[in-house]
Amino acid sequence: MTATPVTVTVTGAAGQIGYALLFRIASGQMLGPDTPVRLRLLEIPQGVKAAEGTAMELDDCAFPLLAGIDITDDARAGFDGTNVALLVGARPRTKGMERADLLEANGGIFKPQGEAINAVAADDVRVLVVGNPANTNALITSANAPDVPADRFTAMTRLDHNRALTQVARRAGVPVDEVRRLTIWGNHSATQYPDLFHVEVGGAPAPALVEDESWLLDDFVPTVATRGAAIIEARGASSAASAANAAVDHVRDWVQGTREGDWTSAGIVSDGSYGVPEGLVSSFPVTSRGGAWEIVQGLEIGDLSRERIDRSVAELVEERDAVRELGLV
Ligand SMILES: NC(=O)c1ccc[n+]([C@@H]2O[C@H](COP(=O)([O-])OP(=O)(O)OC[C@H]3O[C@@H](n4cnc5c(N)ncnc54)[C@H](O)[C@@H]3O)[C@@H](O)[C@H]2O)c1
Ligand SMILES: O=C(O)C[C@H](O)C(=O)O
Repeated sequence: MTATPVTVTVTGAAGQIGYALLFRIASGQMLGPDTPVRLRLLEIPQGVKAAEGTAMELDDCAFPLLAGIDITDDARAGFDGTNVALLVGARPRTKGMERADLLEANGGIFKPQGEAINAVAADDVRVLVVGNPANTNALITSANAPDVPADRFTAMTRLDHNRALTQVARRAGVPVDEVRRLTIWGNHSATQYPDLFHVEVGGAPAPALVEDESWLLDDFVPTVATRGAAIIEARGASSAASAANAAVDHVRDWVQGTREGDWTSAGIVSDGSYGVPEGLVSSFPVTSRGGAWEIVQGLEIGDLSRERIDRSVAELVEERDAVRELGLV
C-alpha cells in the first residue's frame, strides 16, 4: 500500500450520483486495492448537511482504504492538493430554461471551480466532468485553469460507451466482455454518434452489425443517444448508479490503463484529430498508458460516420461559441 493517500474531490457529493459514487471510490474500485484515498466532499451550503450524513455512512463502512473525509462548501478548500477531481454537481435544466441559460448557470459553477483547481490542486490533478452539459462544462473548467495542462480535463462519455456495449452484446448474443473497439464520438447529448464500424466481437470484425442499416440507424443509435432521457422517463430521476459506475471506469482506465487490444471513449480536448476543431472537448476513441489518454489514430471514417460526427461536433462548436459570448472561456 502506498503511504500517501490520493486526494479525491467529489463535487455535488450529496446528490444522487455522489451517493452512488463515494462508496465505490472508498472501497478501492476506482484507484485500486493498494491505494488509500482521502475524500473531499464539495457541496453548496444547502447540501452540506446531507453530505455529512453520507460521510457518517462512509465511516460506518470501515473501509480500510479510506484515510479521511473532509466536507466543505468552499471550492479552494475542496480542491486543495487534490489529485483527482470529479465534478458532478451542476445546475440541471429546469422548465422553460433555454440552452444559453443552462450554459450560463453552469458557467457560474465551473468557472470558479476551474480557477480554484488552477490555484490549489496538486500538480498531477486529473479532472473528470460529469455534470451536464459535461463537454462544455469541461471546456469552461479547463479555460479557467490555464496553468493546468489541458489534457488533464475530461468529460464523461463512458456511460454512453457502456450503454452501447450492452446493446451490441445483446444484438450479437455474446457476453459484453467480448465486444471491443466501439467509439462514442462528439457531445454527451442526443447528437452523440456511437460508431460500430470498427467493432470486434469475440476478437473478429463484426460487419453484420453495420450491414443492417435500419437496426443501426433506427434502433441502436437512438437507443444509445437518448438512453439518458429514457432513464429519466422510467425512474423519474436521471441515471445515478450507472453514471457513478461510468465515472469509476473512466478514472480507473485513465490511471491504471486501458486493456490491450481495446479502446474506450472519453471526452478530451481535441488536438484536431479526425477534423474535430482543436480545443473542443469532444468524445474520441482513446487508450490510456502511463496516466495519459491518447486518441486512437488512423481509423477509416466513412460518409455515414463523417456526417454523424460532424453533426455532433457542430453542436459543440455552438456551445463553445455561446460560452465565449458569455465570457466564460
Ligand atoms: N455525463 C453523464 O453521462 C451524466 C450521466 C448522468 C447524470 N449526469 C449529470 O450529472 C449531474 C449530477 O446528477 P445528480 O443526479 O447527482 O444530480 P443531483 O441533483 O442529485 O445532485 C447534484 C448535487 O450537486 C450539488 N451542487 C450544485 N451546485 C454545486 C456547486 N457549485 N458545487 C458543489 N455542489 C453543487 C447539489 O447541491 C446537489 O447535491 C447532472 O448535471 C446530471 O445531468 C451526467
Ligand atoms: O441527466 C441527464 O440529462 C441524462 C444523463 O446525462 C444521462 O446520460 O443519463
